[in-house]
Amino acid sequence: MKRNGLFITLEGPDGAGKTSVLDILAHRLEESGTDYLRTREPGGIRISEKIREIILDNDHTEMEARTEALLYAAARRQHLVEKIVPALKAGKVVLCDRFIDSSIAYQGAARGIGTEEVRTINRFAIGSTMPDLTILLDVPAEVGIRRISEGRGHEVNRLDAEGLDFHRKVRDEYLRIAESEPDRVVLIDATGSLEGTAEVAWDAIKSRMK
Ligand SMILES: Nc1ncnc2c1ncn2[C@@H]1O[C@H](COP(=O)(O)OP(=O)(O)OP(=O)(O)O)[C@@H](O)[C@H]1O
Ligand SMILES: Cc1cn([C@H]2C[C@H](O)[C@@H](COP(=O)(O)O)O2)c(=O)[nH]c1=O
Repeated sequence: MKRNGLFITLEGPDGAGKTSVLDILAHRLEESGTDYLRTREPGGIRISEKIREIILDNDHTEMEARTEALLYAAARRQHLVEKIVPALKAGKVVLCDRFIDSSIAYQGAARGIGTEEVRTINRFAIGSTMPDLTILLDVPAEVGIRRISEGRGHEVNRLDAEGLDFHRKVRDEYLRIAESEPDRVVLIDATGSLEGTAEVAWDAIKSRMK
């Protein structure tokens, strides 16, 4: 796919601060007059938001791991073709809250399906459209869980509600991804202040926009 835009994803364990940092980054892009699109996974468009509801519903305790992985990949496919690719072709900066690395970390590693299996179904879903830059906000699982439980108004979904061991596996896999793809993934310690974390993320984006 020929594209002129910049595809940026934010990743990290639950409660790392992705949504909060994205609020600040979107504001910075706005101020700088950059044509950008902010979106999220699973979701971002009508069909994928419906799939999100199915996946994250706390009542769906019987959902099997591969079913979950396939639903995330299906939501990703529709979101990509309907929203992300057109925006990139139009030359926009796309800021996406989560993408393929979430599936590798959550379904591949933490659910135990296997990272290569999950990569394979996601290659089918996204073809060659990988992010140009991935900002990985790193916090220990305990910190993320505490932030979510203390954060007023934060929905606790079926995945958030998994145990500490699950969230530790998610974080460990993210760190492995960062180590294996240093050109794409910028690893940021997100245990400090929100403003400080967002500043480092903004510097990484500015350097790619030049
Ligand atoms: N650097 C920070 N220090 C302290 N609290 C923070 C920080 N960043 C975010 N928070 C708080 O932690 C909670 C979770 O933040 P946020 O929703 O941005 O995380 P997230 O990574 O998007 O989570 P999820 O993946 O579960 O949606 C919120 O209450 C937010 O105010
Ligand atoms: C894209 C994607 C997401 N997840 C998980 C990660 C979170 O626990 C939820 C999404 O909730 P958020 O508040 O929007 O972060 O889904 C996953 O397991 N696999 C994925 O591919």
